[in-house]
Amino acid sequence: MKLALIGVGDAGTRIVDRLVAAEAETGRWFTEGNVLAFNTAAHAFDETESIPDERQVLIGDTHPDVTQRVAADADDTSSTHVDGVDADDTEAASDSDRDGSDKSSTERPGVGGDPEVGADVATTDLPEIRRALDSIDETEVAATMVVAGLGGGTGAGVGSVIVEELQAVHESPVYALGVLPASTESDRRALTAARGIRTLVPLADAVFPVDNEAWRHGVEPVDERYDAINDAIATRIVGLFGAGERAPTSPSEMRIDPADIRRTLEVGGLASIGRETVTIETDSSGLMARLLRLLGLADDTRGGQETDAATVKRLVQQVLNAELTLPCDITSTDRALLILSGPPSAISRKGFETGRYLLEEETGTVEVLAGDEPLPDASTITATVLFANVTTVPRIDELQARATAAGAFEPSETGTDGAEDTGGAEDTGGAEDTGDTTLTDTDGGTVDIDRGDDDIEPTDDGIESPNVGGTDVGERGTADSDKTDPDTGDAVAARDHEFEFTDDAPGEDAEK
Ligand SMILES: Nc1nc2c(ncn2[C@@H]2O[C@H](COP(=O)(O)OP(=O)(O)OP(=O)(O)O)[C@@H](O)[C@H]2O)c(=O)[nH]1
Repeated sequence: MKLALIGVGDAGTRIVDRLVAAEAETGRWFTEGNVLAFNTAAHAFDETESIPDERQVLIGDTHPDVTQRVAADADDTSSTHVDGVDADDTEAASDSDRDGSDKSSTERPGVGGDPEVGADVATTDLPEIRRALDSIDETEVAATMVVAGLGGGTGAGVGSVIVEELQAVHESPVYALGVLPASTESDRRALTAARGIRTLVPLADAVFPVDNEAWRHGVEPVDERYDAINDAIATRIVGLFGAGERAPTSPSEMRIDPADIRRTLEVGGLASIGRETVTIETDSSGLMARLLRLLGLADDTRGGQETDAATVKRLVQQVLNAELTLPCDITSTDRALLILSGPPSAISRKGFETGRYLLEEETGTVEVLAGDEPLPDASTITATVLFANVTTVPRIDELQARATAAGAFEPSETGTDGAEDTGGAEDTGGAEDTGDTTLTDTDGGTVDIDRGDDDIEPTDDGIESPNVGGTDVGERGTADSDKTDPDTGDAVAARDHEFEFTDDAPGEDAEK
């Protein structure tokens, strides 16, 4: 499936850079050069190797709250303030930069971790952002993915504005990939990410959170694991979206149809990806062995070796037990997609159906689509599984609970599934506790992440705004714009993007 990639902030820039490199390494050309990176600080651009320079857009360089340099003697004049959270007090003590040295947030280049400043920068620089977005050729791609660290001021603040902007002008789906901060990162990062998720779920067509906490494998500081995590992300995203994009070298009647990826993600909400690989016996992958098996003349046990079906079943079982990009209860998924990549000689129709059946059984959903990616010379089979609209996600409950404990949300507004859950059986006022992860907006309404729920309905003139995450997504189709809504022809307004923290947002206690 052709996919435009837009990295935002440091994490977004690094991950998109890795994705573009992986595209070239694997020959799965799925972006067609439709790649951009936006940042409020230039330093992450210095690290890029694969995103062309002209595709890296620095914004906010004239904004009064943006620091472009890392100054050892930075004074308080550049500090920002969010409802009781002094930027000086925020992520500095627990977040370290990639060189391992701690820096105060006033010394951090960019928006200093403040999503309100990020959103303000993006709104101010919207004309420049729109010019850059115009370089994405929507006729060449089937969807666009915005990639960002949701705990970042730039990632969450600028990222949400860009997703919203794309939704206004693109007819094709807009997905978001958002990195969740590790538990060792500051409360500020957790708050920003909790808000960011609540903003993106109703805004994007599907959100792929990637959990730095799970993927850091206990390593501290988490930035020592960035490269490994980014590799894991790239392998899974390229394995999913790039699967049908290699020049066909071998025919297959079961070949993955890019439309199936889009169809699987149509249910919206949160998506997670699992992936596992097994090495296969090369001596059984010959044309003759394949022919004999197809004709039913081969010994099904192949001299003691596993059958295709048994291998695929074992592989899919491994995926079900493997680390997912977003750890979740897979039985809460709405739809799943299985992609088998490997030599056609090793993936029989029976194997294929066995894998699909196992997924149906284990997820409890009948909506399992499947396809293969024929790789005639491969000596491995890889199973990539997409779980769409997963609704039981402990890690997101934890983030919401941490944000609530830190005072960002009113406890009475929470509907998370964890210890802080006030919506349980005893709660007469809350929604029925279904065990699902539920996000709560600042007005006290619930935003169930199950997009099958009626809480969030796309409307004729765009996306209904439940004002989640404090981001005022406003209404589409109002004045003040040089863009028009492709559906209605109305002008699309430049909207305000406000990250509102409640009065009792954390002060100095925010520091972890
Ligand atoms: N997996 C991964 N996570 C990252 C990477 N870089 C940053 N992060 C995480 O992403 C979140 C946001 O960090 P940044 O991307 O540095 O922040 P930003 O969006 O540039 O915005 P600022 O807060 O203004 O620096 C944090 O939770 C980081 O731990 C990366 O390369 N890989």
